[in-house]
Amino acid sequence: MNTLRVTGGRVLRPDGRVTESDVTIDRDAGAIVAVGDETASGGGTGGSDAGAGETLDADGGLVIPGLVNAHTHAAMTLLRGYADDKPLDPWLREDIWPAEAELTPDDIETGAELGVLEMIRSGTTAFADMYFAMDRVADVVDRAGLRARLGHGVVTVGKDDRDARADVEESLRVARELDGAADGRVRTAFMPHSLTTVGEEFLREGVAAAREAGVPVHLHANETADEVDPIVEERGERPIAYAEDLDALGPDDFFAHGVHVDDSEIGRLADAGTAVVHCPASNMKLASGMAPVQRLRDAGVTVALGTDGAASNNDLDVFDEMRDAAMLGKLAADDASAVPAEAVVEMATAGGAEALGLPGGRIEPGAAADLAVVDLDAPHLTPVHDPVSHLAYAARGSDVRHTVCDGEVLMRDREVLTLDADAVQERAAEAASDLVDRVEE
Ligand SMILES: N[C@@H](CCSC[C@H]1O[C@@H](n2cnc3c(=O)[nH]cnc32)[C@H](O)[C@@H]1O)C(=O)O
Ligand SMILES: [Zn+2]
Repeated sequence: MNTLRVTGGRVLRPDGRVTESDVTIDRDAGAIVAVGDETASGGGTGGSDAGAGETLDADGGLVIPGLVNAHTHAAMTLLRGYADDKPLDPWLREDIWPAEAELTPDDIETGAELGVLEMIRSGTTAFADMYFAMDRVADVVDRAGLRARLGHGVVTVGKDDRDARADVEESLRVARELDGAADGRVRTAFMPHSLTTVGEEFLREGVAAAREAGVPVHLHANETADEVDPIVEERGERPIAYAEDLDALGPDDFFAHGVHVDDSEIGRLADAGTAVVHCPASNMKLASGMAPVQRLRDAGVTVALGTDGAASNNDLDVFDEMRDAAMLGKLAADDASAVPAEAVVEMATAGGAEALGLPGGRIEPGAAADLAVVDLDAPHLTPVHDPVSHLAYAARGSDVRHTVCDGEVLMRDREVLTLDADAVQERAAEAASDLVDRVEE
């Protein structure tokens, strides 16, 4: 067996326990075969081929499932810090969409590379991406070695019928053609931007085609009050009821935000098994509101975490998202015991994998070998009363020492092996500066 052993660390187990165990990975299968003495068959042969294959030193570290960034727009790293301090609608219309109109496929590849570099550096091994030029994004995922659920974002408002239809078709093409790319590490979804930026007939047709193709639906839902009100006024029903009416509320579907959801909508999400991707930093920065995360979880809704794009965050660090989710969840519930540390860690790992329908999220025999090793030897992580508390409240992306996805080492000792970090940063800075010049012309 072509093995990779992660040795000397403490391991965060699916039940929340932390044990001192080595993790043995079958690199060819991309799977964890043993955690300590525990193997998939329950036998005690985990240590049998010690010495063979490659080793990752996790001494003084905590081995965690690779983090899942369940909603982002990776190439928006090029717009990081370009337009801040505005609410969603004017931010999109006045700043972001005009800049995005100038983006070339090369820019998107460059921006996605920067985003993926940042994610690997901070221990993220899987993400969901809604953007355009998605063939380029799939190439980046292929080269960089992580996993993703990708989709072309559809907007039909302000477009004539032909352009609107072409946008829907492109999203369906991406969903059909890219599914299974990068040796199966790329999966896809049909991704209408939201229930207000895509017209009803396009939503109906697109969702029906997505069902036929067997791909899930991902969209922004109930993000701001300004987005909910027009739906209620026009249709006399709330957005999640509208989504259900569109057949867009299935067990494999996942919606970003879910900030302004009432009890009836929470019940519908729970009954349907549709996941919500909570994006606390984006919701705070755009003053969109506070998602009822504890109530969603209490109702049995799968909740994952997302950074959203780098223009509304302004980074792609899921550690920040865990901390923000715990903090904001307490404020929203007016209860310091709401959304505790173990809940946000679950949301960033197993919850994310479940929402995206991707392997990973658990360190146990038989699971996908997607993991990160967090270095606990730092002043801001001393002492270690509770490693789970540190993950939620004190650790940062820069504390990640190694990142592994599908059995392959993507970062060793803080050096990303699959991308040339300096070249990626240089190209991105140049592409961003050229982009702004074109927008200002
Ligand atoms: N094909 C579409 C592109 C849609 S991609 C997805 C879009 O979501 C935008 N976006 C980023 N963050 C948010 C958010 O928080 N809410 C809503 N939209 C966002 C992003 O800028 C991008 O335009 C077109 O022709 O414009
Ligand atoms: Zn978004």
